[in-house]
Amino acid sequence: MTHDSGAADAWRLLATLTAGRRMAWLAALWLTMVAALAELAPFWLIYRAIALLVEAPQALGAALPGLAGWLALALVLKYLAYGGAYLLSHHGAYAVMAATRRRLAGHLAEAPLHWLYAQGAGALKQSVIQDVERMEAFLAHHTVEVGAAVLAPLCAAALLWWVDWRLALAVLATGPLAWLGAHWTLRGMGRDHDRFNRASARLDNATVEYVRNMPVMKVFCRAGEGFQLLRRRLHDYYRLTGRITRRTVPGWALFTSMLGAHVLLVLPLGAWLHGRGEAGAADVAAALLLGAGVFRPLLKVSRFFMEMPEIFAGLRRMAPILACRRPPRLPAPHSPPSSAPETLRLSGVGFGYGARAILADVSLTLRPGSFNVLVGPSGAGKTTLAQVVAGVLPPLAGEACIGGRPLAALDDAERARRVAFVTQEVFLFAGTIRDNLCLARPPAPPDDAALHTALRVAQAAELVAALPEGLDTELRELGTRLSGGERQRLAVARALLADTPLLVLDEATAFADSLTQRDFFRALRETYPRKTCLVVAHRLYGIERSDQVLVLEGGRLSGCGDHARLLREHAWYRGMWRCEAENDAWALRRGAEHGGAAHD
Ligand SMILES: Nc1ncnc2c1ncn2[C@@H]1O[C@H](COP(=O)(O)OP(=O)(O)OP(=O)(O)O)[C@@H](O)[C@H]1O
Repeated sequence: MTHDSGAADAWRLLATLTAGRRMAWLAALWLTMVAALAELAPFWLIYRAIALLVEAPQALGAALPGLAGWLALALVLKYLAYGGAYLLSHHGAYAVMAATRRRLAGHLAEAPLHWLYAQGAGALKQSVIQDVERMEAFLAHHTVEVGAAVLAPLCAAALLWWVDWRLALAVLATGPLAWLGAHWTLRGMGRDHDRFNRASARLDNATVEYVRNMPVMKVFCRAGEGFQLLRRRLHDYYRLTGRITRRTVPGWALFTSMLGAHVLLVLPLGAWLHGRGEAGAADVAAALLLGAGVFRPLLKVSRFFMEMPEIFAGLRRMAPILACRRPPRLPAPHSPPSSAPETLRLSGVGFGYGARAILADVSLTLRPGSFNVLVGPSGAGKTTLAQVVAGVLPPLAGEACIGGRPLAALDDAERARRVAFVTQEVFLFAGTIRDNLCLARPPAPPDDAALHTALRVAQAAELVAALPEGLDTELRELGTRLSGGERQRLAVARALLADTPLLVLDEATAFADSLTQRDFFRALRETYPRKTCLVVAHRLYGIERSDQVLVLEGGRLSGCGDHARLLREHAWYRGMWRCEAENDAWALRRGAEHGGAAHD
């Protein structure tokens, strides 16, 4: 995308987002015009006073109270008009910001989960929080200030034109001259601006990485080395800001001093016209006074030109989110009740990230009420496959169906009624544990008995009982009050409460040692015998009784069957099993030697 088409796209998006509030800005601009006219009143009154002083000095005393009254009225009018304009622009800005955030949230709610994962939480937060915040500067301030910067010179020019068109031209000439001078000294700054943005993004990343990695670097006594990258980035950043400052300061100084340089043109011209009897002293004085203030608002709006690239960049970042639509659903002939037992079937499923294939030709069947475990080496694609089974990732080849219907044909509500999914990354919200658990079953919250059953199966009953207020204990944002394992257990309990026929757990037993994992599997099967389960597991202990074990290697299913069969026929599985059996035997021996249970 070129710079220009990017700016045009950003303007179009801004126009769409502000469409419902145009009247507010039009009214604000009208009030700005009134304020700009009121701002001219003192100059007009001074002009009248000088004219009286020159032409009829004896009448000036009688006229002064009237002139002062008009001056006071003009000041009040200017105050009211600017106040009204800013009020309208701020109201409009905050309404547009709120509506934009609602729109972004609505599109994010519709966006496919795999797209959300690909964006990353940081980028989405930047769009919804910072990029929307940046619009405030433009909508609330720049609209009025740019309006004033354009209208004030126009009104002043009209007044001066009426006084003497030659003096008016002399005053107005300084504006384009100042602009040309600044433009010439600041040429090529667009590239520096892009470099500055890149340098600040790199500095941000280096700072975040430095702060995040500090504990690790301290542990290895490498804090100094960890600072090297940040030091380099800081050096690049300051070198660039130094260069930009050296380039902008002369241009800026030239611009501001030329805006006030009208005296150099108006004074000789005024003296010459006065000498020829073509302009009065009051005319020359009015041109000198008006000229001093005519371009002052331009200084205010210079901020506008500096901030616009950032505001546009923010709008361009929002565009993909606002373009996000709920994926089209495939035709669904009928909608069986969610509690009906349904077979999940994958046929020839393939998936990849970019050009890299992760899953190839995966076919499997999860029978209703069966307990299935997915194992395999790290990086084999287990999480990816679990996401396909949960309907979170649409397969790029083949088909994933539940009850004969493609998972892709289900809308979010239908999918959520059929599948509960616990990811490796657990999300708990600020609120009580009860709130977090009940989230799984709107609108009728489960009773305490159901809550306690789910907590018992998820091995979280003791954990909740030990908390000061049990189920009503408040969690901080993201459940930070709890350890990773504790959060995982609560997430499993929440998924159990969802009462879906299919449950997919991705490494949800990472919290558990081998014996706890076995207890968890047993409790899960006994308490929820009708649930179809797919559990991604790293440890094999406790999976002997599962109906089906699936072994994934390099994105392909290399084994499928019960434990005994895989032990006979699958080399990787047999090796893993032996290795774990030895480890567990060793751990049990150590536990016995220390006179206590090795596992709690
Ligand atoms: N969002 C993503 N973008 C690009 N590549 C990805 C993404 N997610 C996973 N991968 C890659 O896909 C491959 C399979 O990842 P996946 O997490 O499915 O494996 P896994 O078997 O669950 O691994 P582990 O047991 O270590 O958790 C990995 O090589 C990983 O780097």
